[in-house]
Amino acid sequence: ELNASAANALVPHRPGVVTPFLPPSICSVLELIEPEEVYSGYDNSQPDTTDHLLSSLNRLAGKQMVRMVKWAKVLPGFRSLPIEDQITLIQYSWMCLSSFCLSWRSYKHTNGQMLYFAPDLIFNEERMQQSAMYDLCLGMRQVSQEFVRLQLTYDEFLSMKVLLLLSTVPKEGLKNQAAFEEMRVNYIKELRRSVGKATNNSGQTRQRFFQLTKLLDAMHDLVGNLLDFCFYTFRESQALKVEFPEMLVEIISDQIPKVESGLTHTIYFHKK
Ligand SMILES: Cc1noc(COc2cccc(F)c2F)c1-c1ccc(CNS(=O)(=O)C2(C)CC2)cc1
Repeated sequence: ELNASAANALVPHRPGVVTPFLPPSICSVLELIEPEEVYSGYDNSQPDTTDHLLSSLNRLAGKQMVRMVKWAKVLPGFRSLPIEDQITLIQYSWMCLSSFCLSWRSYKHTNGQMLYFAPDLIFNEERMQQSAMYDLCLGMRQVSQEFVRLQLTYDEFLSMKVLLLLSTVPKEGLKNQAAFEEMRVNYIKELRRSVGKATNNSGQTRQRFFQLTKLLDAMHDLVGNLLDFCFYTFRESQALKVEFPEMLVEIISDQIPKVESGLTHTIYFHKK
C-alpha cells in the first residue's frame, strides 16, 4: 500500500501545487479491464443452416470465455476470493455474463433492433428464426431494448455486469462466504454511485436503482431458459451436428450436474 507521502513523492513536483493523490476509481478500473470485442470468424459463404449458426455461436462463446476469465482475474476484489470460489462464480455465471454483454453490444451497435453477437455475426429476424431459438433471441432483444429505454450508461453496465458474476452461488455457500459478501456489497455501492452520476436528484437515483436491479433479476429468468437450451443442445450435439469448443465442453460438463441437482442458488434483489 502506498502511503500518501510516498505516493506524493511519485507525483512530479510543481512548486506550490500539491496534486492530490487519489487511487483510480473502481469504475475507471472496470473501463480499463473491459475486454475488446471478439470476431466470430463466421463463414458467410456457407448457408445460414441452424447447425452452422449454432456452431459459430459456440466458437464465439469459447473465445469470449477466455477473455472473461482474464477479466475476472484482474477484477478488483476477485483475486482475494479463494481460487475454488473464483472458478465456481465464473462457472455459474458465464451464460449470464455472455448474454448481458450481448445485450449491451446490441444496444450500442443496433439500438436494440438486432442481436450483435459479433461484428461479423449479427442476428436479424431471419437468422433468429433460423437459429431454432427464436423466443430466446426475442427475450434477449427485449433486454437490449430496455437498455435503450433507460439509456443505460457504460458505468452502470460495467457495475451491473460484476453483480451478475456475483449472483449465482452454491446452495451450501462458498469457501469464503464473508469475502464474497463484502465484494458484492462494494459493487452494489459502485452501482449506486454510477446511477447517482446518471441522475439529478436522490429520488431519481432511488427509482433508477430500483429499475436496474429489477433488470438484473429479469436476466436470471431468461438465462435459465438459455441454459436449458444449452444443456439440451450440448447433450444432442452429435445428432444436431452442433460443435462445442473444448473450453465450453469443460464448463458445461461440470455445470450440468450441479444445476440439475439444484445445487445452485441465484441471489435476487427483489422478491418474485
Ligand atoms: C457468443 C454469445 N453471445 O451471447 C451469448 C449468450 O446469449 C445468447 C446466445 C444465443 C441465443 C441467445 F438468444 C442469446 F441471448 C453467446 C453464447 C453463445 C453460445 C453459448 C453456448 N451454446 S448454446 O448451446 O447455449 C447455443 C446458444 C448455441 C445454442 C452460450 C452463449
